[in-house]
Amino acid sequence: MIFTCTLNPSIDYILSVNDFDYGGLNRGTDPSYFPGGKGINVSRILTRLAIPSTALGFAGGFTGAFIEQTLHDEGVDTAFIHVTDHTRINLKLKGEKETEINGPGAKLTPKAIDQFIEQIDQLTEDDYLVLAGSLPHDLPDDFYLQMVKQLRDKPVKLVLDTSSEALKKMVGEPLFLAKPNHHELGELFDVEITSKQQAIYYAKQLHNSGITHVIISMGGDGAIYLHDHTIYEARVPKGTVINTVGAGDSTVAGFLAGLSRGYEPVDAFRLAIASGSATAFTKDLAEKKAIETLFELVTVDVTDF
Ligand SMILES: Nc1ncnc2c1ncn2[C@@H]1O[C@H](COP(=O)(O)OP(=O)(O)OP(=O)(O)O)[C@@H](O)[C@H]1O
Ligand SMILES: O=P(O)(O)OC[C@@]1(O)O[C@H](CO)[C@@H](O)[C@@H]1O
Repeated sequence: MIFTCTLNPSIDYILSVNDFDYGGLNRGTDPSYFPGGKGINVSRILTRLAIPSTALGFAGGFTGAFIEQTLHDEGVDTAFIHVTDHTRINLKLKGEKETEINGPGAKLTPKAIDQFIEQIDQLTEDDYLVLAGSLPHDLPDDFYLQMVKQLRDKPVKLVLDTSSEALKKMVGEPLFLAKPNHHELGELFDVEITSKQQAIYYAKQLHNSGITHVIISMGGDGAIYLHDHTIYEARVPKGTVINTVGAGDSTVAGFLAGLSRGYEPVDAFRLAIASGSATAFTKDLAEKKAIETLFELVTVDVTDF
């Protein structure tokens, strides 16, 4: 079973604003509300691709209730720990540029944190656990690392999609998959990455540190994937970018869905790219049909190293 963990979920409130005036009264149009947070996005895409998963994390207040209800309506299984504080609302402004304002997240009680730790303890070696997104303030900076250590004795397949800071703490741990974008990869090694060749160089170092599958996304410039002495380089399909929020999460979901379908790594990677791009080309996360259509268009170059 795939478990996604969103410790800090959100309602993503998407609003179009023309000529945004900082400090002035702006009137938005075309509002939408989606259950958000990185792990939740992974679960939503998995569900659309008919791969079961359970979304874990903390949810509370009227916002948490909205997230849970919407996910259930979409057929996403959840097992959130309930808290009394409200889950955050993240504002995503669409104008000439995308501006995001992400809230700090709900307060957690020690009891809720203990309940979550007990829940994670039930996972077995047959499970995947996707650790994605920021941490609420009540959790220590190294909470993901603590979870990884907690799970060391049972080889749960750990997938990490967080900031470069969180990833840095995790280098050397036996992770199944990490998907930083090229900026995050650069931050990890304190360099600016401007080419695929450079991305491959640093991705190899990440792979050698014990991460079985390393995907580096580079927005519209393609993506690279390293696994088992093979480098896969993908071109992304062309299209009109509408909303990149959740594109990276969709990439992770597409890859896991490909593996769950029994695809070879190259095709799991193609499904990852198709899922990321299909989300970039639509307002909400991608639908299955769009993903399957793009899947046919993604081409990958394969070389050994
Ligand atoms: N301009 C684009 N054209 C086509 N596909 C794109 C574009 N931008 C992003 N994508 C798709 O989305 C995937 C993830 O994009 P990106 O590298 O921006 O990840 P990220 O920074 O983790 O994303 P997020 O915005 O979710 O944080 C890419 O691999 C690609 O498939
Ligand atoms: O504040 P975090 O946890 O880093 O990111 C949260 C978030 O921006 O990530 C998702 C897109 O990847 C959105 O659904 C959500 O609003």
